[in-house]
Amino acid sequence: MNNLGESSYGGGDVREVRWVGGDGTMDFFELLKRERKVEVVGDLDRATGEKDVTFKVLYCGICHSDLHFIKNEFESVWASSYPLVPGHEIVGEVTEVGSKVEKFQVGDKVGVGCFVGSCHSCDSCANNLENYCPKMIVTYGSIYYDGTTTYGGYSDIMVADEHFVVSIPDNLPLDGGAPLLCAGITVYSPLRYYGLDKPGMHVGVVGLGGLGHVAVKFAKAMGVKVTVISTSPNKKKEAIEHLGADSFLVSRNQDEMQVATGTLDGIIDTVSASHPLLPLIGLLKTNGKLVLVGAPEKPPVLPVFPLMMGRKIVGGSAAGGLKETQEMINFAAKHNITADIEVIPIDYVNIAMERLSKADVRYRFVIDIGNTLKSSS
Ligand SMILES: NC(=O)c1ccc[n+]([C@@H]2O[C@H](COP(=O)([O-])OP(=O)(O)OC[C@H]3O[C@@H](n4cnc5c(N)ncnc54)[C@H](O)[C@@H]3O)[C@@H](O)[C@H]2O)c1
Ligand SMILES: [Zn+2]
Ligand SMILES: [Zn+2]
Repeated sequence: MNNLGESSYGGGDVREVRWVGGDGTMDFFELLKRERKVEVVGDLDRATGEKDVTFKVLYCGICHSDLHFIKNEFESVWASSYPLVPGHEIVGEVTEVGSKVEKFQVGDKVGVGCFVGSCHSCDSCANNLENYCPKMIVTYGSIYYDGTTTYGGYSDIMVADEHFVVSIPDNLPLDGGAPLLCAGITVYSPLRYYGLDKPGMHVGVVGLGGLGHVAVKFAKAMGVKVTVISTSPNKKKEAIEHLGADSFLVSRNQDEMQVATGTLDGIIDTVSASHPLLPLIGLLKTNGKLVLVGAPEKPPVLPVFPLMMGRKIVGGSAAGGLKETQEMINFAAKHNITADIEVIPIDYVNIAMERLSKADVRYRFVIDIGNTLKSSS
């Protein structure tokens, strides 16, 4: 028995955890109320191929996208398939390498992020942007080259092609480092690509959750002045004193927003739910850039005139390629950047999901897989 009220794991041949009963039509919370458990299933991993790295998963972050996928909230663009084993902020230690693996050896600390395959021949792949490959294979819920379904990091073992594995530097803590594999690269990449990384620039970060709080840390390490824009005034003290933001705007406070009109070179918007873009566009200077990385279910209203009158742009960004992900990890290690985390055992995961849906986490849940999911191997 565990604190979910039903037996879910704790011995025997534990190799994977998956959500029970997901049929793509049921509401996740209905599911939780009825079943309130995760189920332990058998071995879902493939054998180590010649270019594969197999590693024991030690930590896995819980990204809000996991929650979107569990609830099938991206159905219109990207339907979830069940059973679903979430998790794409995965770190661990290599236990086996294939005969043609060049970059890794047994014992290395490694990480896997949002995707595990791509075509290697399109323009995006040729430019180290595997994340934009039309044939990109995401870490879970995708069909792998061999026709099997991919499963994510809420699992004790991962097998991945070495091309999609990054090396974790010795001085980067594995628990706080895990969320960088998705949250970190998702904010680092647009700061670089949209040129919002120049010392002295002024950048806004909207939504102080998992992505938002690491965006503040990366931007500050790049020498950028940072304003956090949030609906929660109670996050102000922490944003400034703990995360190092320079200023804080409460988005519902019209006076504060008015005073800040036209002050920002760019904004990284990490909000997970629908929200108006007009007030954010108003904060931008001429030529300012509003970059959307949050993934609300419903598309936003795009006000055209405020964009034209100031040559402003609204752009998007999703994760990052492998080369840049390694660069981001090395940058984080150099600047001592990790996520602020709440480490949880695997059997707390359903409660963590409920809390995440209410933004009740500072700032990322990380599952201690290594110590709380018993392996059969
Ligand atoms: N573009 C990508 O590649 C990528 C990668 C990872 C996550 N995401 C998406 O980014 C979003 C954020 O992910 P996260 O893991 O940081 O989530 P999170 O839950 O940790 O943070 C979301 C933040 O948005 C705030 N928020 C929620 N609803 C709001 C509203 N209506 N108005 C203002 N603020 C609101 C919350 O208070 C919270 O601070 C999710 O939609 C996730 O799916 C995108
Ligand atoms: Zn993610
Ligand atoms: Zn490709």
